[in-house]
Amino acid sequence: MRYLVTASEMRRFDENTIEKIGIPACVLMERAALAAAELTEARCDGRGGYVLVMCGMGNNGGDGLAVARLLAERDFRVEVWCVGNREKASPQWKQQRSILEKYPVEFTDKPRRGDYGALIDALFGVGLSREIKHEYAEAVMLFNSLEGWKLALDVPSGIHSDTGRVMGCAVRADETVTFGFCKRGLVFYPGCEYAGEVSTADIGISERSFYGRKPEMYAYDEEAAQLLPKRQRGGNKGTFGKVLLIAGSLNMAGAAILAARAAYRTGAGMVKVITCAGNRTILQQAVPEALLGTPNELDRSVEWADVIAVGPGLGKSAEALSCLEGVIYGSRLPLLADADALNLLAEHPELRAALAEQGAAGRKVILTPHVGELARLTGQSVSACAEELLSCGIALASELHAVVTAKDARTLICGEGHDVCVNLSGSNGMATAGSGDVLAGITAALLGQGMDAFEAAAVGAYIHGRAGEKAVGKRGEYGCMAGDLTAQMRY
Ligand SMILES: NC(=O)C1=CN([C@@H]2O[C@H](COP(=O)(O)OP(=O)(O)OC[C@H]3O[C@@H](n4cnc5c(N)ncnc54)[C@H](O)[C@@H]3O)[C@@H](O)[C@H]2O)[C@@H](O)CC1
Ligand SMILES: Nc1ncnc2c1ncn2[C@@H]1O[C@H](COP(=O)(O)OP(=O)(O)O)[C@@H](O)[C@H]1O
Ligand SMILES: [K+]
Repeated sequence: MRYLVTASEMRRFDENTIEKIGIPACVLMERAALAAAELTEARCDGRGGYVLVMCGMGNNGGDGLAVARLLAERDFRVEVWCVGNREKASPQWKQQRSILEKYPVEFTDKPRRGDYGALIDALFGVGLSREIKHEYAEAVMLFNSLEGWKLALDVPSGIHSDTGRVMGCAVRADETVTFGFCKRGLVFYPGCEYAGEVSTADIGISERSFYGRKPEMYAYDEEAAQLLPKRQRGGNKGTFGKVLLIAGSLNMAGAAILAARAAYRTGAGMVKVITCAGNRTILQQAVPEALLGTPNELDRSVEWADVIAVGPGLGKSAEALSCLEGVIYGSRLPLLADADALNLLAEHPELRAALAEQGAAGRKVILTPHVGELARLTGQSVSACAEELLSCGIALASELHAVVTAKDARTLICGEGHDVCVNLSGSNGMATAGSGDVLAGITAALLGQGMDAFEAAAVGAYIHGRAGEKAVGKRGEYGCMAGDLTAQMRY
């Protein structure tokens, strides 16, 4: 697990480190600069060669000045290009600038060479507060146009460190070395594409600097198998969860098949699929391990189950609605609602209110909307939901007292009063019909094995992405189909 921080969280941790722990700011800056200088030396294949350092007037620029000094000490020929009004420079910048006077570096008002071995971007870090314009925009454009390996310090200049948005224009780096903790903007699109490969340098700001207030967002990065519920050696199929899947209308059997397979491949002991009578033969052939039932057996099946997943390929027929009503009014089992169950919830405020009441009373509920479904549920436009996935996900989770898996290239798991988990696994090869059905099956199986709703949603998204990466490894981004995901699930 690793934390992802905002600029204001990072500022708080900086301040705690400096003021409460007592490590001077210049020590932090020196360690940041040392990490960047070492990376530059490693990438430039030894010492020597020309390096350009583009510095702004804040502490990010101060880092750049310190890197220039360290590289000059290592025999690099360093050109320092300062952009901005020096009267507004930060105190640490001024201190670094005066130290640098004593070193053999060249100060320039414009880069003059065409053969830099390395170009270091220290224009703006977490202090970027508005769109980049005028001389700064020109500097970013010129920097991007130069040939050579590019390293961004802390954040590529122009990328919003909380959201990953481009603030007018931004540096395109080959690598970013970020200080202390990874900034959120380095994992969200498009920031992650501008950042290149990201490494996090330890500069002396650690969990000790939290002083009781840890960052609100985290991501998993461990082996998927380590996150799965412990499997009891003496368990039987009843121990590992009975998943009731209500899915697949006529001509939509595939969604039920994918979700059922995914649930079995995530360790579910038994999976029963309630689907329309017309899907019976195909389901029996495709997933012979699954039990089958029709909507008129819903009540008995609910009594049998440990967890319910409703929605994949369900459609919005009267029968679909009555199934959804059945699992809301007729049960308090852990419930996952996906796809058409979400569309029905968006159209039926009374069902939504009932679910909210149950969520408040402690029922485990997970909703897994993609951006389109989230837009229907929140009454916002699709583009507004895509832009504001985090706030939309949190708002829905709070309204329904539920866990919301807001699906996108960077899926967010939001829970009421919870930290937010962002999923970093996966690939664009998963942007193909049916991968959401696989996620529903995975997450329901984890719920059935007793996981807490938030954990099931977060771990589910993560192992789903890992399966996607493996499937893409085998079939390529273009060739990957949702069925390849279930084929690659092996823990
Ligand atoms: N304070 C600390 O303890 C540490 C800070 N460090 C570095 O300090 C950085 C943060 O420093 P600062 O808070 O000084 O912020 P920055 O250096 O990121 O930038 C702030 C400066 O840029 C100006 N600015 C912001 N947006 C602008 C825009 N669009 N156009 C023109 N000017 C703009 C601000 O007015 C301010 O002068 C971090 O990213 C990191 O690189 C590191 O040295 C590690 C330790
Ligand atoms: N570019 C991407 N990178 C990583 N994951 C992705 C990407 N595009 C889609 N996904 C994942 O694929 C799944 C698609 O789900 P969904 O849109 O519900 O598909 P469907 O309804 O067709 O089953 C989601 O879990 C989403 O996070
Ligand atoms: K930068």
